[in-house]
Amino acid sequence: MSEVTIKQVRAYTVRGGGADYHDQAEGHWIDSQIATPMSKYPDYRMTRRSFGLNVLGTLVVELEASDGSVGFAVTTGGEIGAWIVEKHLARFIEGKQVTEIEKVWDQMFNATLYYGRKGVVINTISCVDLAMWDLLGKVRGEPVHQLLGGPVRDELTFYATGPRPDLAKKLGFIGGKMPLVHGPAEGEEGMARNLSKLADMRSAVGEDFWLMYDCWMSLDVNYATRLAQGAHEFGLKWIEEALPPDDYWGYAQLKRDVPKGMLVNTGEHEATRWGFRLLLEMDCCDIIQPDVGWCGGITELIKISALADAHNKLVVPHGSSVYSYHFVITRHNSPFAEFLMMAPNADEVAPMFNPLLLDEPVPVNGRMSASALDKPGFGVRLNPECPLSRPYEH
Ligand SMILES: C[C@H](O)[C@H](O)CC(=O)C(=O)O
Ligand SMILES: [Mg+2]
Repeated sequence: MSEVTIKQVRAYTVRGGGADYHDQAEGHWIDSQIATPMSKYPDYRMTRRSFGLNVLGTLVVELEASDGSVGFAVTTGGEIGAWIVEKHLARFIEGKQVTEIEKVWDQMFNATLYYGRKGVVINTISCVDLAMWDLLGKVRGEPVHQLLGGPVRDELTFYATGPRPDLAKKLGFIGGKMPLVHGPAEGEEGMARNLSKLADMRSAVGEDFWLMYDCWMSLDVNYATRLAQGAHEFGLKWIEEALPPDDYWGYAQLKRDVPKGMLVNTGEHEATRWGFRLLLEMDCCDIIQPDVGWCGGITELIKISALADAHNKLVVPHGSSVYSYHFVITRHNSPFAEFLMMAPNADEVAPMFNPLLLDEPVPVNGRMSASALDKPGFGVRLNPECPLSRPYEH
């Protein structure tokens, strides 16, 4: 098995679908009015596509091994990611043994330090890394969670992200995280609307159901603190990504100033052990939320998670479907998982990466048994009906 090497890496782009902001069709809730750092510009307030949320599109990395096995992964990165893989990273991947994941990661990261570290470069490195874990699982005939040490519980439990926590409750989820709609530029009227939406949702779901607000980097410390204080009486469980990711000092202050018992969570736009070290050492939050397709892949998430554990913090990865499920089920400090409601009206459970992936497991009644993940690699296939394009063949 250790003789099996990577023969070829191929990087593709594909349009349409994909979780979170790959490229959703018009009218999807995820592209309705959501508070963002661009909401201060009325021209870019009503949809996230208006300021280009979908411009990157999806990157697909495929690895073919000398024994004929094929591993793959998808993330946000599109053409830029495809260029980086084919023109730069391929040299560190092809010819390596399928087990040399740590070495390939280190070479990719260090060779791109002069233009990388974060953003689309680390998304791309994440995608190659996930494809390597998928390939290793396929070569060995084992699911990725077994390669990571095996499940520590029999099932995953999920909260749902979307505008309808009331429906999420009926579908069996343990909580619902709504996107915040109005940012600071909409003043006190916007604040009142944000609070009244939460109040309405609290009446709809009753007392014990978790309700959270995802603020997608849109607030400042003052607004976020006032929102948290106003939301306390409606039992807001956590306030998420309230500030821009670089404002570690603001997060530390917010965490000190929110009402006792309310959690401050963040990290989906943070990357690598060094970025998370800042969040942890500066005591910026209660739960870190790395996205495994953006933070450096599984190889880096292992390190981030160990660091969080040593700081007594939980790790609840952002979205990302099977790529995070295989990790979460193996970690004691990841007690539940996120499910992004990708049905356009958030009224039913739809596979997160639909239509790109086949065999993608989804929670039933808010839960997923470990056995649903018992297929080699990440257990998913690329849908042959989604046309791939390979713009930069090397
Ligand atoms: C809806 C949110 O603003 C975002 O697109 C998803 C997200 O941040 C999350 O799932 O967390
Ligand atoms: Mg979020």
